[in-house]
Amino acid sequence: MIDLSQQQREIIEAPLKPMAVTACAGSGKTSTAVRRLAAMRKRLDDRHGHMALLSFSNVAVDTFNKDYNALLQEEAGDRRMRGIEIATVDAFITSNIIRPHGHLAMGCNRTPFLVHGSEPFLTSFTVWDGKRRQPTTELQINPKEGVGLQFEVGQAKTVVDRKAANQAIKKLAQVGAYSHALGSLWALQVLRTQPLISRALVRRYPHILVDEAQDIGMLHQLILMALQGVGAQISLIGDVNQGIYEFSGATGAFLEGYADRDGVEGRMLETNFRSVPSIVTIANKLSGRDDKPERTEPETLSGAYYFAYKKEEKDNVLKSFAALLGEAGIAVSDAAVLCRSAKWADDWGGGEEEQGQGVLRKFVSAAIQRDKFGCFDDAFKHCCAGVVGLLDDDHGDVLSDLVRGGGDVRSSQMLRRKLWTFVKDATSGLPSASLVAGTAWQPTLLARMGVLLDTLSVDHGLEARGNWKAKLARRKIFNRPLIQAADLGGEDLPKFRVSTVHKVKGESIKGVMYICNRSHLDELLGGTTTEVGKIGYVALTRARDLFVLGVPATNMGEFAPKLDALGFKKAGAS
Ligand SMILES: Nc1ncnc2c1ncn2[C@@H]1O[C@H](COP(=O)(O)OP(=O)(O)OP(=O)(O)O)[C@@H](O)[C@H]1O
Repeated sequence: MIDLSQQQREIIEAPLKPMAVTACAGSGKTSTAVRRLAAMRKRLDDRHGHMALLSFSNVAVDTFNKDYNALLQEEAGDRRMRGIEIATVDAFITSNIIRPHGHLAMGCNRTPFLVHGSEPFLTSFTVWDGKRRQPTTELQINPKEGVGLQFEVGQAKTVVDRKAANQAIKKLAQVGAYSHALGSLWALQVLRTQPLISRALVRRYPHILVDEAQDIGMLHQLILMALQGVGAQISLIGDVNQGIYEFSGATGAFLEGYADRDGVEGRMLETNFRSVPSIVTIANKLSGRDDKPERTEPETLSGAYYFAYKKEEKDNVLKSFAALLGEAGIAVSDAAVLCRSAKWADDWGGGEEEQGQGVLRKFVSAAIQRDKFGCFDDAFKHCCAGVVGLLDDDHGDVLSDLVRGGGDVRSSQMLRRKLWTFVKDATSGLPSASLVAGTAWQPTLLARMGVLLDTLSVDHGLEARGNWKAKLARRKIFNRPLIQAADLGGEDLPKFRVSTVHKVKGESIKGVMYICNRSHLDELLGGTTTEVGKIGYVALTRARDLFVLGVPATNMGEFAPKLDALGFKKAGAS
């Protein structure tokens, strides 16, 4: 049981009214939010009202659930503790608004379903962007002040004619399908046009607490404000310096300005319980904050270091990091190598040249996720997308049901079990990624897929499309294994967890190495004013004991003095 700080206690025990909590990294937002949730639930006299605690990732939701259950154990016997809901913002919107009520706005006569973009039936759902047709599912919505909703598509964010976008969106909605971005739009539409439903929702969830509130994008903000408009009390907790989803429209502005709204109380969490003082000092300089470290510097090596690296000598870099971890008494399994982009993370994790195309690529990804990273969840998702890509167009909603476990519960559970068995079993299901792709992996997949598709047809009425074999043809498949032997272990290299910074958000990690290029470093040193600067800040503040910055050898002369001035130490210097 933790000893709560004064600031944490005051937030937890504050009266039932909207609150904006601005917190620093490692300030115990999780413990505070969970305890606030429990305290609010106890105070709520409406027996039918639920408290909702929402966040943005499944990892955060799992952590909240675990902590809340632990709290329940401590306070056993209190029945009122049960009326709570912990979910991702998207899951909350999906289960409470889109699935039960979305049809009213979408004009379909079925329960709406989420599409991921790879479903074959989507080929006839496109939108004209002025030059070419683009998949409707690629439309992004950018609410602009004074303009209203702006529809954009592609990496270049090409603005799509509003009438064309609306027509395409409606056509997709009429079959009951929505993409991730469009789901929020439909939810907002339901709230704006169905006052009875909005009011019923607020009766059920009179108080909503949103964690990681810096990640609230404009559409989510509009949804929360629509609920507030009919009486919901919305509280936010987050850290604007960790707003690393600006590219998707989450600027942190909502959290930043929330305390200034009428009736909202502003609070702060300013103690960092995670990192050693030397790391907190640098984090303060980067963010312009004055947070207090709670920990003391340990006896062993700790703090923030930098060293030069050459991209061609990755193995040496990893060995040097392992040596520093050794001095700090940190196991390799308690450390991580972090990169700015997925491409870099793949490279540093021993990336493979991609094999396979289209549907076949989904199975390649599934095999790599399972055999290289041990990520069965991701393997399952890729495999489901692959199998659905081989089915007839009529089965467009199967993927959504499979991934989120909805639909006709019994048959969907049996189907999920069958696909899980296929994914898990390399001897009779998804072939091992260590097989030579061209001569062994692809032919084996083809044969086993035939058996699986027969079973899906007989047991679940799911028919394969006529040309499914062509979809698994040997396109971009080479005569080498999908993963290299080194990935299967056996080489004398430390086996690090390699990840993007985005994927470790919210975590505490004993030892972190952040590999930068020149511009990442430049922005990191520029502080938390840019998105890449914030990404650097998140990388730094994940570290509990040791943070190592990888500086390209060619840029060392330029950056060493700046890093020294910030409080970094040169690794290896006495
Ligand atoms: N009052 C406390 N006393 C001691 N440790 C605490 C206290 N509150 C939280 N902690 C610990 O601090 C660490 C960081 O907490 P947590 O992960 O909730 O931080 P956070 O605010 O979510 O950080 P971030 O936003 O950087 O992810 C955890 O190990 C947690 O157990």
